[in-house]
Amino acid sequence: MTLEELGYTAELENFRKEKNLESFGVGRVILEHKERFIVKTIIAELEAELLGNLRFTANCKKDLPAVGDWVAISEYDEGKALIHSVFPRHSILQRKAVGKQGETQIIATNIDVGLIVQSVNRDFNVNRIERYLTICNATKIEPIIVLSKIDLIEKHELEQLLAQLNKRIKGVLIVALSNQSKIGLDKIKSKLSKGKTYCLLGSSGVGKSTIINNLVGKQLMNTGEISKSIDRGKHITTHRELIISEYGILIDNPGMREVGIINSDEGLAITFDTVVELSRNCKFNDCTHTNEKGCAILKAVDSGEIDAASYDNFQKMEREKYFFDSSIAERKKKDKNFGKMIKNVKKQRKFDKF
Ligand SMILES: Nc1nc2c(ncn2[C@@H]2O[C@H](COP(=O)(O)OP(=O)(O)OP(=O)(O)O)[C@@H](O)[C@H]2O)c(=O)[nH]1
Ligand SMILES: [Zn+2]
Repeated sequence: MTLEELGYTAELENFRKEKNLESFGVGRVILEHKERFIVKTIIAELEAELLGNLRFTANCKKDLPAVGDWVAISEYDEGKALIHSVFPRHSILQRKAVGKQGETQIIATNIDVGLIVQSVNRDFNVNRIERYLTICNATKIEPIIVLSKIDLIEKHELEQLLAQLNKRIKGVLIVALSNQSKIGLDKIKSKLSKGKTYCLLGSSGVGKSTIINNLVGKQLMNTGEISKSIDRGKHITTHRELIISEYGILIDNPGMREVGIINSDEGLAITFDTVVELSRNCKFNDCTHTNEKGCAILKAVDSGEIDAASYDNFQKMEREKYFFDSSIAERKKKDKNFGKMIKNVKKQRKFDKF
């Protein structure tokens, strides 16, 4: 395997030279668990830890390595390494951390394409697809929508779902496939290429791990099938993992229940380009687009130029973004006050010494 097959690029190599990191090894984080990492190099998979300094200078979790990151490492023992620095990321896929106000969670980094997987039987939900599109568009990740398990519905039902999708989402490739009959797998294969990084996104049980197994051609990932011999119930993916295949680098993800929107102005602007464009053209500067006569948005909803459900979804995500931004501001204020308090305490201590 070459570094390029692992996703290495000329930009990364330039960075390495610029920062005089040539004496270090270079590898990619393929697994992360509680600040312990597996880093893949062209010859080995190493268990890696952060260099103390790196943890110390990190301002937040975002500065620490995540799955998909390129890192400079030094090996100190058989199979063991220290991570010295994280290379700049060309994309960061992130969402709102579940249950935490104003905090983000990195899903993975250095992704080229996001495969948004939904199964057509129970999981199909255009609002949720728009959410995934928004987090991809926020960081210039090209999205592809994958509708799985099409063997479970009739052809005309699939056509209905596709019509629903096409009404709301323009300009995004949609691939319908079945892991069972293998219909559509060739199409997805034709869209993937070696050296590019793909992240599979979607709810639990939609078939992400099965798609990877089918692409790799072997049972690499455990899937949701109940194992008869051990009968331990269903397997679900519990961690992110990066797999290298002839169809590129594939990142499997645990199923996500929530895809909270963070400060992703650009993500919303790209996903809902017509809405955003129209609101710019609305003749009222302070329009709430709710009941104003002559409002461009309301007119477009009326005429069907923009889909009413899509517009509702956009507004919901806008509100989320707003709350996220304001909770960040709140935290910053708190942190500042906390900083002041610490300073005062230190001052006081100094004072007490004399
Ligand atoms: N009928 C049908 N079943 C499928 C298809 N793809 C996957 N399945 C089944 O759906 C179940 C879940 O598949 P997984 O691949 O484990 O789903 P996942 O998205 O990886 O789920 P998590 O790991 O929990 O996130 C398994 O029993 C698969 O065999 C398909 O195209 N058709
Ligand atoms: Zn308006």
